[in-house]
Amino acid sequence: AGKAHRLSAEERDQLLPNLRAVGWNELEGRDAIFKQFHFKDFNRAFGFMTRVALQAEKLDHHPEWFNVYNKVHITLSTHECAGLSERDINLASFIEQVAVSMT
Ligand SMILES: C[C@H](O)[C@H](O)[C@H]1CNC2=NC(N)=NC(=O)C2=N1
Repeated sequence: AGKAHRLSAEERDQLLPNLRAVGWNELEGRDAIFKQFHFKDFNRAFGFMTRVALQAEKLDHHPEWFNVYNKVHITLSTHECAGLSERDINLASFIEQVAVSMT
């Protein structure tokens, strides 16, 4: 993988609308994206987290997340470029696929 770069305004205009449409939003005060997930129960939430964790390890790109029972809050950002990169977009897209299959 090459070096991550912060997405330009043009790249954001191109890449973010799809994610925004399914509930991802840019944080204020930090260059990152955030979404809250709700599942039926803890078992679904943790199953979701397990699948995301395995992919995150494979991609060497990891979520910041918080779980209580059936809720999972996720923040994605790239340390290497101190902001939002294509890696976050790719991980968010994978997370969406998993979430759909767990709902
Ligand atoms: C050393 C290791 O490759 C890096 O720390 C990776 C690991 N996981 C990561 N995860 C995220 N979200 N951002 C990073 O910049 C990052 N960097």
